[in-house]
Amino acid sequence: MGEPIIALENISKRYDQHDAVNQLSLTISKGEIFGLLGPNGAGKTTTILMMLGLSEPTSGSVRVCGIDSTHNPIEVKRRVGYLPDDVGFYQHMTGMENLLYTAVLNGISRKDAEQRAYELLGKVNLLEAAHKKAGKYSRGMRQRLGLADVLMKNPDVIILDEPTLGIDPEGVRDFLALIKELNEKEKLTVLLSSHHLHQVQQICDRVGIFVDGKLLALGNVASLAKQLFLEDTFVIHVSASPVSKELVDKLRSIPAVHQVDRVDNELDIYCDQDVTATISKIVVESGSSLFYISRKDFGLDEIYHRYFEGRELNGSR
Ligand SMILES: Nc1ncnc2c1ncn2[C@@H]1O[C@H](COP(=O)(O)OP(=O)(O)OP(=O)(O)O)[C@@H](O)[C@H]1O
Repeated sequence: MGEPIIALENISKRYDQHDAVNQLSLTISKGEIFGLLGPNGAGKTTTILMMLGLSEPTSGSVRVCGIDSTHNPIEVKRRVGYLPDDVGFYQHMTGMENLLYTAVLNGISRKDAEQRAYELLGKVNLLEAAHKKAGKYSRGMRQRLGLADVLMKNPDVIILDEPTLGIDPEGVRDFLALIKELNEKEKLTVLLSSHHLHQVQQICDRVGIFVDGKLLALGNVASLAKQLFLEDTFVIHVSASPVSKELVDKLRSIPAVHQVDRVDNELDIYCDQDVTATISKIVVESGSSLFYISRKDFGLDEIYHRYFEGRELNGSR
């Protein structure tokens, strides 16, 4: 893993009798896009506020860019761009004027600010609307302006809290592509909080699943599938004819196979390795015609749902 840019060590946040965040440890590396994923009330915003030094942990330590957020929030604020789920812009000012205002607050000279604002408005595809009042922007445009706004101070890391909330599908696609591009071209580290699994899956290098203030699983999508599904990381779907009992028994005897579900001539084969080639060989050698074979990888959506099904069944995982 690369140089850590966000390091949380055993942080907790207690409100009255309730732990909003409970003993969370997490390291995010420079250049990563990390997705903090969890249902409403999981503690994502509380965690972000502690990273920014806007909320003090009840215990534990938070370092961002090597700086202690609790003791030095102003220095952290200089290095981190934070986009809350709904950015407040001055409605009567244009997009450009809003960016220039942010520049003044960050001590950037007028000349540098104008150049940077134009450059960023171009990047977020708002040049045409640069002189339109922010109050007339759509939500997607406001979020893109928000992104330009957090980039004005040239941060090392950006933290986006539910950035795609209320944006139409095309706007979401553009926004995510923009984040990915900024990450790749400008080596920007990104922390993204969301409860939209498929969006997180599209762009994040690693994901943390967060529930009731605790990090339940951490890794890239493939490793999460392994952690959460334990054995059955792959499902191979087969359509063949005829499907005899002998054929099903042969497939069941492949060491990597844990389960074979059959409906007529369709089979779902659950296994811990990709044994597509072995399965096709057995089907063909048994004299059956193989119509179709495909491997299904688990997406984050399925990982999440199956995990929560498991939680309900097991009670206290
Ligand atoms: N200032 C506060 N005082 C008391 N309880 C709070 C406060 N802020 C948050 N909480 C509680 O802490 C828990 C975590 O809230 P948080 O906003 O961090 O969750 P979240 O994962 O960001 O959810 P959402 O996506 O709905 O914003 C919730 O139970 C919430 O009610």
